[in-house]
Amino acid sequence: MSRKHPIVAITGSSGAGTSTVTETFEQIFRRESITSTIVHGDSFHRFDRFEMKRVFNEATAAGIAPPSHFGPEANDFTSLEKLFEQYGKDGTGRIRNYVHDEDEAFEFGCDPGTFTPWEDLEAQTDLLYYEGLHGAVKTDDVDIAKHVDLCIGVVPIINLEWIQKIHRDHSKRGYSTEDVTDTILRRMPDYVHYICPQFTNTDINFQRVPLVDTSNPFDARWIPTLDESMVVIRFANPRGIDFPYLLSMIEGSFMSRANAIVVPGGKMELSMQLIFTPMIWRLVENSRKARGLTGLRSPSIA
Ligand SMILES: Nc1ncnc2c1ncn2[C@@H]1O[C@H](COP(=O)(O)OP(=O)(O)OP(=O)(O)O)[C@@H](O)[C@H]1O
Ligand SMILES: O=C(CO)[C@H](O)[C@H](O)COP(=O)(O)O
Repeated sequence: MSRKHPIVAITGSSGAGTSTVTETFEQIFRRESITSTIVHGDSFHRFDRFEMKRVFNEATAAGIAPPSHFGPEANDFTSLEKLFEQYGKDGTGRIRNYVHDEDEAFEFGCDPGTFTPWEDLEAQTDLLYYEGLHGAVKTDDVDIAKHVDLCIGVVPIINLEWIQKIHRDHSKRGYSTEDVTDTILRRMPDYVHYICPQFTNTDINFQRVPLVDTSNPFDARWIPTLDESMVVIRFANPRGIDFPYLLSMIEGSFMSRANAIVVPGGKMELSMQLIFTPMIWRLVENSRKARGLTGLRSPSIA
């Protein structure tokens, strides 16, 4: 945790919707004139796609379980923790990107399945924003969660998560449903041991729950829409959360527990704006003061 150089992490499984939530944060940053550095979790994969295939084939030939992108063998947790530690200390660090598809290849000028070169972070941003698989991981060797000032879990119920992953990997990344199903099965032990435990380390979880039948996610023809779902928003520490304000602003919302509010799917983005804007505003205001800079103007939503 760092008053001077705060870190916001959005963590969720593959296909959960962390990239989609990032668009909401980008709007908040733009509207409030906040400068941020975005770190994509995939850039801390240990291998590029070709090396990963080689490691996978070697393990399979040797009769041992191959590493998965959910676990520590295929991700450099130590370097991710070092980046968070370094940024928290002095606002510096180095980042790169993992190129998934042709669109990103065009954007970054590198082939799909490879990494862009490591680069220094832009100097003096207001915060570091992490989006990816491992923003709240704790193991015997690393504690990534402890460096994060605001940690958010994006966790659709599992059938919906799989539907989202299958559709995205098929339409954007060119994988068949069978390929994605194999990947889901292969990653399951690491899903249970490294992805799920994070959601007890987060400050807020957003869990989208479909209201339509998703019994067979491997044969779903489309992703349930926002209007066909509700979102459970759970606060680890509800003290200081203005629930009466949220309930009055978000039509159709209700409390399901003392620390959980349920909102209609179509209100998910509004809920995020209402909840996060004052939190981000406070983090940045404190950071600017600690760095001897002028504060922000009053938040647009308080
Ligand atoms: N709230 C939502 N409503 C409907 N569709 C959604 C929602 N959130 C995400 N999706 C869809 O789910 C798919 C996966 O979302 P997204 O790319 O944001 O996942 P991700 O968590 O960033 O995945 P990865 O880490 O593997 O890149 C996309 O097709 C996206 O449009
Ligand atoms: O979902 C993922 C991580 O969030 C991807 O599976 C991972 O980044 C590897 O990508 P690819 O299989 O396209 O090389």
